[in-house]
Amino acid sequence: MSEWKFNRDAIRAFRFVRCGLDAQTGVAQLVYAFDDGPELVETVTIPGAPFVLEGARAVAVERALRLLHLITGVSYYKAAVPEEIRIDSYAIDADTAALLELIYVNGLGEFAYRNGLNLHGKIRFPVAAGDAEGMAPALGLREHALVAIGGGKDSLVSIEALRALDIGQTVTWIGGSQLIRACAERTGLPTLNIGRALASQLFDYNREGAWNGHIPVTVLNSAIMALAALLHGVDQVVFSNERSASYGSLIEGTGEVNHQWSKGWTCEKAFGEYLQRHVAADLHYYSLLRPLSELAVARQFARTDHYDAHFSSCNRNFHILGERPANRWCGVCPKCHFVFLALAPFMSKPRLVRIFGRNLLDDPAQTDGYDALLEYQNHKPFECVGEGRESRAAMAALSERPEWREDALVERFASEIRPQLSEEELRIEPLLVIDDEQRIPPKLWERLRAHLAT
Ligand SMILES: CC(=O)N[C@H]1[C@@H](OP(=O)(O)OP(=O)(O)OC[C@H]2O[C@@H](n3ccc(=O)[nH]c3=O)[C@H](O)[C@@H]2O)O[C@H](CO)[C@@H](O)[C@@H]1O[C@H](C)C(=O)N[C@@H](C)C(=O)N[C@@H](CCC(=O)O)C(=O)O
Ligand SMILES: Nc1ncnc2c1ncn2[C@@H]1O[C@H](COP(=O)(O)OP(=O)(O)OP(=O)(O)O)[C@@H](O)[C@H]1O
Repeated sequence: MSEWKFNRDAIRAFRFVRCGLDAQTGVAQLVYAFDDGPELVETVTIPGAPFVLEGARAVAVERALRLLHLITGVSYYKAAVPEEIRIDSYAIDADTAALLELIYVNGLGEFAYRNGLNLHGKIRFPVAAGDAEGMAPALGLREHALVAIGGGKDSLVSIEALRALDIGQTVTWIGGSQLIRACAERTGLPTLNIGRALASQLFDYNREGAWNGHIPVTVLNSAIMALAALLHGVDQVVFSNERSASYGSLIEGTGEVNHQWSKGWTCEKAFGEYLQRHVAADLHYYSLLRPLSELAVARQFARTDHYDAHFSSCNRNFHILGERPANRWCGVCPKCHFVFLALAPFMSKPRLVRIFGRNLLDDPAQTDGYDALLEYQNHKPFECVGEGRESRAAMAALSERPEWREDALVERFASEIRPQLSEEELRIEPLLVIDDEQRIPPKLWERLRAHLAT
């Protein structure tokens, strides 16, 4: 092949070249290319091999593998955003194309906004006429949950809820994070660590001028977990995406841009329904925390101190490349700001300060960060943080507590920001209400609702 150089503006097509799974090793290869450039090979390694795959289960695994191939392509597609998308080795139907267009356009929403691109109407997956796959059958999967763990508070709340309800679970994570491993081991439950390696050329392309930005990583992890569930013959893939994740940042002149779109309800519903229609009728994908706001999750988390010395919600711990914070909490990013504020109404001040190693609410250098969370003179940050009204309600609650009200940022909220707000909207209780919009299996939901209400 002649020397091929990555040139974002000259690329015409993004190709889904092929995908394959070696049942003997559990290694899946997901292969892509731009035009006739080199193959970009991502690998996902699912422990537990060899897997015996026959009949309907083998068909379901192949469908889940293709879905993973199609979703994971987003990391590479975004590098050039070419006009054309091609699928070289299999065909997809209109339903699949619709799901992918939904995921690519919305999941790349922040990416597009930050790069000044408009992806609406531009992303078209080729539909092969007459290839409808038909409804997927039930596979007789074993009742057991693969629960995603991310090292932060949310998944730990789900894991403890499932434990309280006596649901069999395997704590599962993707990638090599030692922090996540420590939390997973701290649960004392069975664990599954899935390997993932991006094609190394992506990092070269980034240096050579590729478009870059956020991708919908949660739905990508969800597709990996769905494949793992089928290989292990279990019927549930459980995430911990809260209600608040469905709300984005309101940008003047642009509208809503949601950094965490693939954690939101629209994505959960579309992806979960697709799995049942096209992959396995008895594979249940759901978020256990969907009925809860971030504040309600924080309240649940505060019930036990078992993970205080292990967990972190700070995303700076999770870079593939580059530095990680020396402490588990960098203390200056939006997630640190928000989690500190969200936990403060529900745990003792000494405990919270011990977790973070400092009091973020008494540090005037964090003023701009907190203003953004409060949507005061700024928009909600592009991060996994709660709604502005949750931050305002938490701050209002703290400004009434003697142990918090004299801290610099609480005092500033009380004197400068609170007078401009309606008191009715500052109440925490309405934000703690358990919602009904969720797709938790009904027989679990009955018991879970009672557990969460206590
Ligand atoms: C750890 C982190 O926050 N990373 C985001 C960051 O990437 P950065 O370059 O600083 O570091 P790396 O994560 O090491 O990524 C290196 C490059 O690889 C690309 N990439 C990575 C993973 C992948 O699956 N596909 C990729 O293409 C990445 O773009 C880098 O070029 O900034 C990036 C640009 O904004 C973000 O895309 C990185 O986010 C990661 C994909 C990630 O895993 N982030 C989670 C911690 C995260 O943001 N979770 C969300 C969930 C919301 C959702 O599903 O959309 C959240 O907590 O809100
Ligand atoms: N590396 C990973 N492997 C598997 N699942 C992950 C991974 N990282 C995040 N997740 C899952 O993605 C979802 C969203 O992640 P998120 O960071 O919001 O959750 P968290 O880490 O549990 O809590 P927090 O919001 O406090 O960080 C959660 O269900 C989480 O378990």
